[in-house]
Amino acid sequence: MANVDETSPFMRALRGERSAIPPLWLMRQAGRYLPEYRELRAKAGGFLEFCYTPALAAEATLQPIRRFGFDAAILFSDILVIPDALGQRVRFVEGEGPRLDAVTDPAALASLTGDPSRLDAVLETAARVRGSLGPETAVIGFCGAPWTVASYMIAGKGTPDQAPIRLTAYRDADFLQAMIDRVIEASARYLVGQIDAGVDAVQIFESFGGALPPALFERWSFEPIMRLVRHVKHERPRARVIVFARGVGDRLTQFAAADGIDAIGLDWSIDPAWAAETLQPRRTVQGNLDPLALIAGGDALDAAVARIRGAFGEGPHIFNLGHGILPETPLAHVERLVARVRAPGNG
Ligand SMILES: Cc1c2[nH]c(c1CCC(=O)O)Cc1[nH]c(c(CCC(=O)O)c1C)Cc1[nH]c(c(CCC(=O)O)c1C)Cc1[nH]c(c(C)c1CCC(=O)O)C2
Repeated sequence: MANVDETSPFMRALRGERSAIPPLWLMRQAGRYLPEYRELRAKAGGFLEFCYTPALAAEATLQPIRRFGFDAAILFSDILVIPDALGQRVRFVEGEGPRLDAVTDPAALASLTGDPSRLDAVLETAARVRGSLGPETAVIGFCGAPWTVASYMIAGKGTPDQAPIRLTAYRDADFLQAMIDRVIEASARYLVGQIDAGVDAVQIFESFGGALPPALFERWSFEPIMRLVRHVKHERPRARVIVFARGVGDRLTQFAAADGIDAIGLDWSIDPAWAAETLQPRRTVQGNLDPLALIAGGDALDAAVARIRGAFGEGPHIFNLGHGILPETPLAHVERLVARVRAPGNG
């Protein structure tokens, strides 16, 4: 296994050190905007089978590194492998997204008899990827935050404003707590497994934290994430943890003040000047180019990159998008982004 170089820009950033050129990776960098991904995907059968076939998943993980030389590779998997491992039926319907057999009451939750060994294939992928990459490239593992994962478990699909889980939080908090507890336990074991298999950092995706009213945020987003972080740090104190909580606005200050989180992911709605002043003095920041600026390209892209580099240039920063890259993104624009981020000065 070629261990990561602890002095690489990505690992240094996670320790709170600034680099003249920020390290760079893109959320959802393995995916449909890459022709080589679409070719591999066509051979793979179902999406979960793809995630659970280490040779194919490792190849998908490595594709964007070969093409763009990003500073980190994110494991090819999905946040919904956790419900799958808990025993809930999960499938991905072409053109529609994920579909699960919704779990809406305590009896259905109790009847889930999971098989955590389903995730062994993902851990095998992590080990293969770490073994295939040189020390200059870090490997990032991940899972969904408990609230985000539970929102899919309860609704059985993605929903515009997460109404089903929000309603559950009001009507049946005990049931939701029991579900969140199970997700935390499974996710913690999974992240520790990824770390033991060789990943250099883990990212927790809270895609739907922004749907929570302030009075519910602490209990259902912040505290479950912190329980997960504390569990991982207790078992593997040297693990590096990134939290990406989308749409939560100035509640990011809570994450920046919390022990155990090494970097704060910023979505594209966050003002870089605000984040540089408020968050970056305490924590490494990661982000936050609008994925649509990357689709637009040209001067709009250059200006957006320069603004982000300018705002975060004096402190620890990992350059990234403010949400996942979209399938229609032109490859030439990604090449331009890489050149701009790696140009001396502010690009
Ligand atoms: C909410 C969420 C999901 N998955 C994920 C999130 C959190 C981040 C976010 O907010 O976007 C995270 C995710 N999904 C995937 C990765 C792995 C690799 C990477 O980031 O490059 C990661 C980190 C692969 C994937 N996960 C999925 C694909 C596309 C499936 C395909 O190729 O057919 C990939 C590459 C499928 C997926 N998975 C999910 C949805 C809603 C969908 C369907 C919509 C879509 O296609 O983008 C759930």
